[in-house]
Amino acid sequence: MWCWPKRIWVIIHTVYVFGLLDLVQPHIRPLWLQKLARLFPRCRQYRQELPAVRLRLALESLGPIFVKFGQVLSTRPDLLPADYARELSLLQDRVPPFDSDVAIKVIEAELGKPLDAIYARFNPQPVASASIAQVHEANLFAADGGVGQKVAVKVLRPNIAPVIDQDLALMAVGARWVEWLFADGKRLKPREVVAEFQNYLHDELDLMREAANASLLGRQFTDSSMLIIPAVYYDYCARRVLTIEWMDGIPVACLDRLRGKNIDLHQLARYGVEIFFTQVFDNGFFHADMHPGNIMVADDGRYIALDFGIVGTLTDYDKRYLAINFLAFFNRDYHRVATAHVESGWVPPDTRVEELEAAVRAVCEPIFNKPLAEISFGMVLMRLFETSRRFNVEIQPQLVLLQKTLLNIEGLGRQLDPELDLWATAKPFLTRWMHNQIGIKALWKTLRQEAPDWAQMLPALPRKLNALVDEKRQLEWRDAYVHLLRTQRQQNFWLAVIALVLLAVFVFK
Ligand SMILES: Nc1ncnc2c1ncn2[C@@H]1O[C@H](COP(=O)(O)OP(=O)(O)OP(=O)(O)O)[C@@H](O)[C@H]1O
Repeated sequence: MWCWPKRIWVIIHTVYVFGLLDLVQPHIRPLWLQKLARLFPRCRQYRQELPAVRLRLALESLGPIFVKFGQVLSTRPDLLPADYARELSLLQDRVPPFDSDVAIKVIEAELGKPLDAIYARFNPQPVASASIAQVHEANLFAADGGVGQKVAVKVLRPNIAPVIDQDLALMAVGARWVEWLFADGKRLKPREVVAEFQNYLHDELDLMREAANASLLGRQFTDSSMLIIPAVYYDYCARRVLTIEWMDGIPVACLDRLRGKNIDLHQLARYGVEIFFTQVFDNGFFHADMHPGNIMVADDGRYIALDFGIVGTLTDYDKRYLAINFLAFFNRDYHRVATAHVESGWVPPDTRVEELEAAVRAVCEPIFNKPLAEISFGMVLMRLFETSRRFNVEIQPQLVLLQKTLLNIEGLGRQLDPELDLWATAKPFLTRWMHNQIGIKALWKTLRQEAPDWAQMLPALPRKLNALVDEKRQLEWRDAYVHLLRTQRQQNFWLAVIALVLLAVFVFK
């Protein structure tokens, strides 16, 4: 607790040094406070930098948690102007490694054994270090006690939780201020954004989750000719330690090395798109941190995915409307895009379809002025989200993750093959998928999926129907009884009035 004032002071000082007050001051709602803010002294150090750059530099100087927050914000085009989102996406969270003795202590504490009883060999020099964890190279024991399977051991930074808790608590206070201080404060939903970030960070702090994500993806791509997922060694995993198969490959950004190995880059680019669409539409579960640092290529030309901390899941409902939107969009059927938005609940039900259709058309038509091969799916989705924003839409986090992943996949694909026609690669996939969803095959599949439940439900059906009828009858009787009571009370009232009138006539006659 004692370092809170220090941290608050560091934040205020950063706001001052990077001139962030200039960015927010015109948007302050209480006029007196806006005038007061104008009187504050200004630092000239970063004056020549663009505002978005100043924000990025400020977040970098505030440390890893703020850097991660900036990275998350960069994926919210529905909240931030495009130039800010672009700048924040440049945030890097490479930080110096922590002491390997500390890493070893964490491993031993988590797995309850001395290091040399866990790994046959352990390289104390980390291969990579980031804000939350660092990765070491090691070997498990072979069955005969010798040096066995090579593995990557990811270890969480020690004492990271209190640091995160402190920064998150300050962010939560900041979020309330933003809501109160700024005209646009409520629309930006700062409290929800911070709460979402909190969930995201806490997920990253549990490496067992990452292990589970890796094994699910691994099962979905068993024997795939396109993608390899490292195996997870659960006996050597815990909340703060992850042990997975070591992967040898060429980082996907090293094009010259890939060419040197005679890897077919065109095919690799197409694989990227197919893997993405398979994950999204067939599995409804996708790796959502597909930046080039997490992708390698094996000698046989297959992708290798790493880092499974962030994944997205989609419901059947989302998948269906996503496919409808893509297909309608590429057929320039904006009416269908608009109705799909209403049907899916992505916009409020009272939205005027014609208005939405016109807005979508205005945003999307310019995109079609480009050759089809240059159109970005990710941009299309981003534009659709931006349009939806004007119609009071709360964009769901899994769709934002999907859009960000799509942009990554496209960026990667076009880097590998500048001629890559994403639409030509994706359309057969989407059309086939839609066909499978609505055809007779889909009906048969649904019937087969539901059948076990029916077998359980059917024998009980007559009893349930009977109970329903009884319940309905009871309700009807109760209604009739209440009605009768009410009518009787009314009758009694009028009878009393008539009796009183008659009595009065009789008395005063
Ligand atoms: N299974 C593996 N085989 C080989 N190298 C690996 C493996 N897992 C991780 N690495 C190396 O460690 C680096 C960091 O791993 P990873 O991305 O999982 O960690 P991280 O802490 O989540 O980093 P970031 O948040 O920056 O993505 C990778 O870029 C890769 O170089």
